[in-house]
Amino acid sequence: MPGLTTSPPFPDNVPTHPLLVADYSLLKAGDEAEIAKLWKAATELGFWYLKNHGADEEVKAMFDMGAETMALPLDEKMKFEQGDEGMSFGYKAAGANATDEKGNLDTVEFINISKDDALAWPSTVHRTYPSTVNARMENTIKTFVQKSLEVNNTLLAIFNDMLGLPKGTLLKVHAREENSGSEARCIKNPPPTDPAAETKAALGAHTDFGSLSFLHNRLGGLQVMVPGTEEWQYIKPIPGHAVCNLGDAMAIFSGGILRSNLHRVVPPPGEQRKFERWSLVFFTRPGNSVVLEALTNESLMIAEAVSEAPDTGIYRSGQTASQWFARRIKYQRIKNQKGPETWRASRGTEHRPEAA
Ligand SMILES: O=C(O)CCC(=O)C(=O)O
Ligand SMILES: [Fe+2]
Repeated sequence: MPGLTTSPPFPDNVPTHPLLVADYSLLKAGDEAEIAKLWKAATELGFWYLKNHGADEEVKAMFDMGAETMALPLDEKMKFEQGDEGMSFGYKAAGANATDEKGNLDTVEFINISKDDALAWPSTVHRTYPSTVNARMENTIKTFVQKSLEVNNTLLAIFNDMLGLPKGTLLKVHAREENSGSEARCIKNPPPTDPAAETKAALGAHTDFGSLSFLHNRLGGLQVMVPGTEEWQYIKPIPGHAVCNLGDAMAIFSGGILRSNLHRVVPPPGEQRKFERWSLVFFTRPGNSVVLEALTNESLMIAEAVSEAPDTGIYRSGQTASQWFARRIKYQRIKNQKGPETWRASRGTEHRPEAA
């Protein structure tokens, strides 16, 4: 399907940000040089490519699930809409979220499937889903969730050790058994109707809400704000390479040592813009009851980082993961927008001075 291949090619005349490439098979084997590379990427940008992750087949099946779901009539999809109260699971229609404080609308539609619902299937933990999701819950979605958890948990264990945390600390705050906001998301963005909409956000600038995102895309459009600048640069999709990034929770747990970088989605560049853009993410998020605060009592390195931080408020958020997450979702809904304060209420760690 166009938009699910890398053709037409990503143009070579747009500003593109290079990412370090980490090899999952080497990371898993404990290769020190590879771990050092991952650490550099995680602390300097918070984004990296991950190759040899072994999830290509699961990713392909998930894109099929996404295509089947988005092809349903809108009124059918709307029966499973996420609503305005801060729940993420379910369907989000295009234009349901603001992309900025002026209230410009997003153009992406997506389906979010909870890790808890997928693993408990056929029981329901949080909510029900469209028939196209149910039909693939056992053989496609559960498998993708399990594979993604395996990859993300391997990365979490590495960060755990590098941060000087006692063994198992990060895995404990992301326990598979605890209900959480962890979810799989398949996103569709239609080709822009307005040719001038080159940099109009399809999905507004944000930091990810949770801990680790495992992203798969085919066409360009994802951009990062280059640290220390106000400049947006594309991340070029590379076949077989996932894009991984850290979210707010890991920035907070680590006292800012790990970076949760601003990013957004704009229409694909060059010839690619004529096609639908599809992407797929698995978000690992902390257990619902986990309080988002720097793990200063567990790691000297983190305690030192916080003691040197210019603004430490964010490292004592006082919010549980479920509160943090619901707040961010709720206040980006267009129905809840009352002005720039609402938009600001939806923000995460991007307000840290060093992340501006
Ligand atoms: O579609 C993409 O490439 C990125 C999506 C994203 O940033 C998100 O869903 O949080
Ligand atoms: Fe994101």
